Amino acid sequence: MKTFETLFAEISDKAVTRPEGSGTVRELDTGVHGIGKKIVEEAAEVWMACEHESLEEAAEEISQLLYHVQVMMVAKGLSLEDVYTHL
Ligand SMILES: N=c1c2ncn([C@@H]3O[C@H](COP(=O)(O)OP(=O)(O)OP(=O)(O)O)[C@@H](O)[C@H]3O)c2ncn1[C@@H]1O[C@H](COP(=O)(O)O)[C@@H](O)[C@H]1O
Repeated sequence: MKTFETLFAEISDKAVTRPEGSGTVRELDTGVHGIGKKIVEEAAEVWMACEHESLEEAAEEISQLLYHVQVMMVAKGLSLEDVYTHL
């Protein structure tokens, strides 16, 4: 099963190797502004799913929010350690 750490490693690698057809590469190319919009959109979807949908749908929306937050971390050059130090 993928974890926060393994997904971060995969996204970091794609940012460097830029494989054809990667949604991550497309999203990175929209810059901090575009990624920020996706984070806000997914955060709202998490809220709505938690209020009105099933636990499984809420979990799926949460996974998508975590993904977009990771894309932002990569875009900004932040490491997992940079963030974990604040936990
Ligand atoms: N975990 C994710 C992930 N979560 C969310 N998303 C993206 O976020 C979007 C959210 O879907 P929604 O239905 O909420 O949004 P949407 O408006 O329909 O989608 P868009 O039209 O905005 O793309 C999805 O379409 C995906 O593009 C993800 N894209 C990729 N991953 C993982 O990231 C890794 C790298 O992916 P690629 O770069 O695409 O190879 C792989 O392990 C993937 O499984």
